[in-house]
Amino acid sequence: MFKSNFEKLLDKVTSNLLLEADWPTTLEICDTIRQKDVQPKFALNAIKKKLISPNPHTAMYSLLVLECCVKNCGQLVHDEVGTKPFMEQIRETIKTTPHENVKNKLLELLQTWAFAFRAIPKYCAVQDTVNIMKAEGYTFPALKESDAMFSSDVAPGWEDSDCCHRCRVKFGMVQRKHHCRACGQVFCAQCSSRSCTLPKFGIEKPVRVCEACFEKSQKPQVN
Ligand SMILES: O=P(O)(O)O[C@@H]1[C@H](O)[C@H](OP(=O)(O)O)[C@@H](O)[C@H](O)[C@H]1O
Repeated sequence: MFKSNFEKLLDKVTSNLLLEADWPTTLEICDTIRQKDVQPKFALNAIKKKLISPNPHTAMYSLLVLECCVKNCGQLVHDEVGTKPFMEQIRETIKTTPHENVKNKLLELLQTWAFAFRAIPKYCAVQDTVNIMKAEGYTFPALKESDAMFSSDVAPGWEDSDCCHRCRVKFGMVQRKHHCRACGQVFCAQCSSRSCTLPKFGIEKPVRVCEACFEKSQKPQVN
């Protein structure tokens, strides 16, 4: 049966033969999501399947992958994790998992995410879930605010317009739209003919960028 690169990596980092977490491969999984090699929804469903594994190691390692994805993949993953359906599945897993350490880690993650998303109304399902579970008598571990700092450096969403963001030519049947992966703006072919990698967004393959973002990518990074 064909397995995507993502699935092979996920099998590898959740193997019950591992003696400790395989962080390099876990970060590689985050990169496949950030590079959009795999759809976030598909990735999270695959992780959730591992989470309900009867094997305690597989379940726990999948939880570390989930934690890493939320920390490193930004809105791509937050838009899935912060939904009511995802939260209901987390709640169900906390209630049903036979693994005590998985249950405790899930409670810790829920609380961390609720704190990290406290100012983002669209992810209110997370805080709601914490409130419901507290009302049901679950006790949450002490919050470590440092855990709630996420590096959400992901490529920006794509803008739309009826003309090129740079030369203002109107789009139509001949003049097609193209998007710069660095700024997310929409351009004609001539103004977005360049490509480059975008390491700051975890994109290691050359992707389409506009002239301005290409020029910026050629300048030495002043850190
Ligand atoms: O091929 P089209 O039917 O014009 O569709 C466009 C291409 O898919 C572009 O991909 P690209 O940026 O990789 O070129 C995308 O940026 C545009 O939003 C789409 O409208």
